[in-house]
Amino acid sequence: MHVSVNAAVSADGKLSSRRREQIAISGDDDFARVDRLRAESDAVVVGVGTVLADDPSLVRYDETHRTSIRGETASPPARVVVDSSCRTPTNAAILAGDPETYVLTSDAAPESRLTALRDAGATALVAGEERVDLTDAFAAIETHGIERVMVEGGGELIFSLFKAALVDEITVYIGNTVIGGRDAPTLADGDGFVEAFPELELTSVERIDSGVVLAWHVS
Ligand SMILES: NC(=O)C1=CN([C@@H]2O[C@H](COP(=O)(O)OP(=O)(O)OC[C@H]3O[C@@H](n4cnc5c(N)ncnc54)[C@H](O)[C@@H]3O)[C@@H](O)[C@H]2O)C=CC1
Ligand SMILES: Nc1nc(O)c(N)c(N[C@@H]2O[C@H](COP(=O)(O)O)[C@@H](O)[C@H]2O)n1
Repeated sequence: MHVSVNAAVSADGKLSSRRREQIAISGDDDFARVDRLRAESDAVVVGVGTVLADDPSLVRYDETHRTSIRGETASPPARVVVDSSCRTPTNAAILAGDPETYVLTSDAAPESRLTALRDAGATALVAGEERVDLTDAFAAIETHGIERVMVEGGGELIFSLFKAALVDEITVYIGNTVIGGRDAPTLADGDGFVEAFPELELTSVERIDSGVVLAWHVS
């Protein structure tokens, strides 16, 4: 499995404000870049915190780019939510219509919620006791043909992926705004590292819109 993370942050490293509402940090050219990244992926992944905050549909991607690299019959990238207790609302945009949506959940999910999400059309896969075991869960979606995933956030999920040493590359759009706030989500939240910090190798720097996109390989 190849895992790439992409997110947009303010100049001070925030994904959003302390209200955790979606904020347009990047612009049209960067969203077009994100659509191309989605097109290169078998699935786009978000945490349930992002679903509850932003209600993303994750259906937009660059179809021309996808067919040019994957062929005319390439199917659209699937959608994946990491959701320990199945808090995804059954009317969430991420469950609506096509393509397929996977909910990666844990033993902590109430049976009734698991059933409700399956009835709403999701493919729910259980891995982990209290929280989703990301290594096992990603291995499970790999058996469904998902080999390249793009993770769009949020900060809790991104930190856990680094902690599990699952991230291969990361691209970050840094916008021309300051959001601030000690409780505002950052690119990598969770408990944070105190030693053995993941090291990144810078692979490109590009000006887009009124900001810059940095790309790194994870060493
Ligand atoms: N600027 C950007 O590019 C983006 C910004 N955001 C922002 O990020 C915020 C949401 O981020 P977060 O609250 O950090 O939520 P998140 O989207 O990272 O989801 C975290 C949740 O996932 C579940 N989970 C299950 N297993 C887990 C595991 N092993 N590790 C981590 N989480 C696990 C837990 O319920 C946890 O609370 C919102 O304010 C949203 O607007 C989200 C995506 C992109
Ligand atoms: N790349 C990027 N730039 C921003 O400025 C953003 N606010 C975000 N947010 C994330 O984009 C996703 C939107 O999904 P759909 O438009 O519904 O497909 C979602 O994951 C947001 O949190 N991204």
